[in-house]
Amino acid sequence: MISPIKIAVAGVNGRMGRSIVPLLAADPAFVFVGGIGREGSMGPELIDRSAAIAQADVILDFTTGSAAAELAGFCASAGGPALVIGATGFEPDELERIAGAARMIPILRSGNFSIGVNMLVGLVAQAARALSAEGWDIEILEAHHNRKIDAPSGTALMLGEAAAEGRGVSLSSVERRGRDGITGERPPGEIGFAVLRAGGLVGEHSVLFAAAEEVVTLSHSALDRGMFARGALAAARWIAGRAPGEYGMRDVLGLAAEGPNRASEQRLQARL
Ligand SMILES: NC(=O)C1=CN([C@@H]2O[C@H](COP(=O)(O)OP(=O)(O)OC[C@H]3O[C@@H](n4cnc5c(N)ncnc54)[C@H](OP(=O)(O)O)[C@@H]3O)[C@@H](O)[C@H]2O)C=CC1
Ligand SMILES: O=C(O)C1=N[C@H](C(=O)O)C[C@H](O)C1
Repeated sequence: MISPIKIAVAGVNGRMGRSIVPLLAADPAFVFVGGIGREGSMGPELIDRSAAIAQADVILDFTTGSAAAELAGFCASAGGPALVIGATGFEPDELERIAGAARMIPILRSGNFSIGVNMLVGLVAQAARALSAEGWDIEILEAHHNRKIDAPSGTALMLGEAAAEGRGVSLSSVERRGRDGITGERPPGEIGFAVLRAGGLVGEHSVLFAAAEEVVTLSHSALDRGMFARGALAAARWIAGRAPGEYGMRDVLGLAAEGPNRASEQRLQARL
């Protein structure tokens, strides 16, 4: 008999943490060893971070970019466990720390664990490749609930990376994060981001390819965050026992070898 995978959840008191714990309890493939919270936070499931690192095979992180980067460092120093990072909102130095930790332990990081978004990434790259920057403007719109603290969303950045990859440019050289005031005309080739925060929206993403006389829109709507939780558990099952390295959800879904190609996938992951 295969032994169950021991899972700890960082951010256990949050929206995603609360979605994951019941799924773990209901699945005999997993044992929930406890949750990691912010220092001083209370809750029946909370255990000490070092106890979680010692006991778990895989830690699922749904905290913040900075907390996830810190946890990656602690896990790497201990030589394990594997880490699945769902948190978003990273500074560049935090991504570098995670890449460093992934030389010691397996780390899977994705700004979105849904099947639909990870498939959409490939479609966006394909459309951006086919529709040239001279005639087609790319704009990325995202809308989330009013408790979200980072913007643009990790998913919007994934989609931006895919579009930039399709165009053969780096996202940082063409991105426009919001507009205000006398902005001037839109330069060709720009990839724009627009952000809404309202009510209880789970997650809406659209990529517009707009020409003078027609518009193509590729979009995804998340209807329930349980779908992200199930994706994170699929990622945990996939990463348990893997070699050290940085992986993404497209590896889990078998999409990493398709467009965008493996090299662009790595660049894409570096932005989430
Ligand atoms: N990849 C994906 O598919 C998805 C990713 N996300 C991302 O996951 C993250 C969490 O989202 P959500 O659950 O909605 O957010 P919440 O704010 O509801 O939860 C975050 C939790 O992390 C805890 N936390 C914050 N800092 C630390 C720390 N330093 N150490 C330990 N715990 C900490 C918070 O503690 P406290 O309760 O004390 O504040 C809180 O319980 C976000 O970055 C979000 O963008 C969300 C959905 C899907
Ligand atoms: O904070 C959220 O809620 C979500 N965050 C992720 C992101 O930043 O893209 C994924 C999903 O859109 C929900």
